[in-house]
Amino acid sequence: MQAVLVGGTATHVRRLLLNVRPVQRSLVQLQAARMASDAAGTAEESPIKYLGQEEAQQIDQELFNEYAYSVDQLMELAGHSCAVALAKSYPLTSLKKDATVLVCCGPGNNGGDGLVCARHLKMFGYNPSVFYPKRTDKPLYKNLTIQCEQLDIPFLSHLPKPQLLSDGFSYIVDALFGFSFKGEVRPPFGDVLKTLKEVTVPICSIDVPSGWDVEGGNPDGLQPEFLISLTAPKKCAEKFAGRYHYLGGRFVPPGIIQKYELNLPTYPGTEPCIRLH
Ligand SMILES: NC(=O)C1=CN([C@@H]2O[C@H](COP(=O)(O)OP(=O)(O)OC[C@H]3O[C@@H](n4cnc5c(N)ncnc54)[C@H](O)[C@@H]3O)[C@@H](O)[C@H]2O)[C@H](O)CC1
Ligand SMILES: [K+]
Repeated sequence: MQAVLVGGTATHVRRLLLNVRPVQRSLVQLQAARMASDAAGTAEESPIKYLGQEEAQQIDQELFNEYAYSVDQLMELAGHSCAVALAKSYPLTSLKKDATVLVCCGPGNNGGDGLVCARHLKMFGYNPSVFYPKRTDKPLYKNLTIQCEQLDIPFLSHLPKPQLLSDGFSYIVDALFGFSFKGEVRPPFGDVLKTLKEVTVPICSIDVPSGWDVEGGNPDGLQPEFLISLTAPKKCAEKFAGRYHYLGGRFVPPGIIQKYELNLPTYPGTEPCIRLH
């Protein structure tokens, strides 16, 4: 198919389209349009889509219900991409010798991404600790917790004061809330966010800076230095002014990319993440 398109004429492309399934057909059309604009010297990348809260949740459900992924699978890929993007932004050689990192995990799937991320950071040679104040009984979370414990990742019983956190950790991963966060922050997370706002080491947020409205952001909230958007950025990411913005979660099938017009960038080679800015 590639060979026909590369050397092909409009007739070749039309002929090819008659023999492919609808999703493939639109991919071929997309590629043909790109080739035409490249040839005319007018290649223009459509901007990546920033998702509203409902749309993000809808895509999530579609991945589970129609594309038959399990949450464990996507969480593993998501959390791994977070650890890789963090390692690119804060290489081991740039950190203090013991490379200590604190991963703060919330009660939902964003927290699960944090547990997976902590495990991969440990595998990459970092020295993560986890703060996980509100745990759920679901087997997935219990297993993720055991996996971390078996790697000798310490779980903190309380969150130290901002000064101690700043002295003790190279950076802090914020895996408290993702795209399902709504309304005013409820206990005990108000105090957690207040403490994190006062630390002087970088805050690195997974998917959504915690405490931010998923669409509107929060000018008075956390101001992370690093953000990794999963699947596609959420609308609040337009307000992100930090240093590193990555996209991760390289698991979105073409049918979803097209249906929701996500205009995702092409991930390089086999990378699980790509830097957006
Ligand atoms: N498709 C993907 O990209 C995938 C993303 N993943 C990650 O999953 C989160 C979304 O997970 P979800 O469980 O739906 O929600 P959250 O983790 O954001 O939070 C739910 C959790 O938080 C509580 N909560 C909500 N609002 C508040 C509040 N105001 N105060 C206190 N607590 C609140 C709520 O009760 C729940 O307990 C996404 O962002 C990604 O990080 C998946 O890992 C893989 C697929
Ligand atoms: K978060």
